[in-house]
Amino acid sequence: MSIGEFVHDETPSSEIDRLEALYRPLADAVRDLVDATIRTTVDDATIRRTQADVEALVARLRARQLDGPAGVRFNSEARAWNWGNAVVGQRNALAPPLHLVRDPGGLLHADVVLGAAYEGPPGLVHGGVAALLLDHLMGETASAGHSRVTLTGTLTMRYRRGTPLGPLRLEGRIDREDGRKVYVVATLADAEGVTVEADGVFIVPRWA
Ligand SMILES: CCCCC/C=C\C/C=C\C/C=C\C/C=C\CCCC(=O)SCCNC(=O)CCNC(=O)[C@H](O)C(C)(C)COP(=O)(O)OP(=O)(O)OC[C@H]1O[C@@H](n2cnc3c(N)ncnc32)[C@H](O)[C@@H]1OP(=O)(O)O
Repeated sequence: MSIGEFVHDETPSSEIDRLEALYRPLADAVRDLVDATIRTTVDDATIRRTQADVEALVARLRARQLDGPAGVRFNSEARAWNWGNAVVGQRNALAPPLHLVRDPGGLLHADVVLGAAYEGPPGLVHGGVAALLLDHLMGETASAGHSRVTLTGTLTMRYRRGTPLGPLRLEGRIDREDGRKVYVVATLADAEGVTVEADGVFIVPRWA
C-alpha cells in the first residue's frame, strides 16, 4: 500500500515547543478569520478590501513553503508532530484543534468548542465533522500513546440526536483486541449527554 512516510527528524523537542508556540497563535488568528468570514455583516467595500488584504498575507507566507503536505515527523525522544493534521494539527486552522487527554485507566478524552465553521443542519454540528473528530480520537485510542500505528478499517456512527454547536466532549476507549484488529468505542456528548455513539475497527497494517 502507499502512505506518506513517518519521517524520523532529530529536531529537539524544545525547538518543536518553540515552533508550536510561534505558529499556534497564527493558526488561531486564521481560525478566527474563518469564523469572521462566515459571520460578518460589514459593507461590500469592506469585504473587497479585506479580500485583497488576505491575498497579500497569503503571498507573504508562500514566499517560502514546503512542496507538499506537512506529514508526520518524530524524534528519538518519541515526540511526534503532525502540524497539518485535519483534527489536531497545530498549524491547521481547519482543525478545531482537538487537545487529547489520556486518563489513567486507558480512556482518551477531548473537550472542544465547535463554532459556525462546523455547522451542518442549522445550529448543529455537521455529521461528517462529528465522524472526523471521533475517527481521530479513536485512531489515537487504538494507537495506545503512539506505541503502534493503526489505520481506520471500519467506522460506524449512530447519531442519536442532533449535536448542538458549542462545548462538547469526546471519549474513546479500547473495547477489545484480536490480533492486528483493535476494536474501539467512543462517544460525542453535549452537557445533556451523548449525541453520537461510534464503534470502529482500527488495524495495525501488515507493513507496520
Ligand atoms: C513507523 C514509525 C512510526 C512512528 C509513529 C510516531 C508517531 C505517530 C503519531 C501520530 C499518528 C498520527 C495520526 C494517527 C491518528 C489518527 C488518524 C485517524 C485514523 C485515520 O483516519 S486512518 C485513515 C483512513 N484509513 C485508511 O486509509 C485505511 C486504508 N486501508 C488500509 O490501509 C488497509 O486496508 C488496512 C491497513 C486497513 C488493512 O490492510 P492489511 O493488509 O494490514 O490488512 P489484512 O488484509 O492483512 O487484514 C488484517 C485483518 O483485518 C481485517 N480487515 C482488513 N481490512 C479491514 C477493514 N477495512 N475493516 C475491518 N476489518 C478489516 C481482515 O479481515 C483481517 O482480519 P482477520 O485476521 O481476522 O482475517
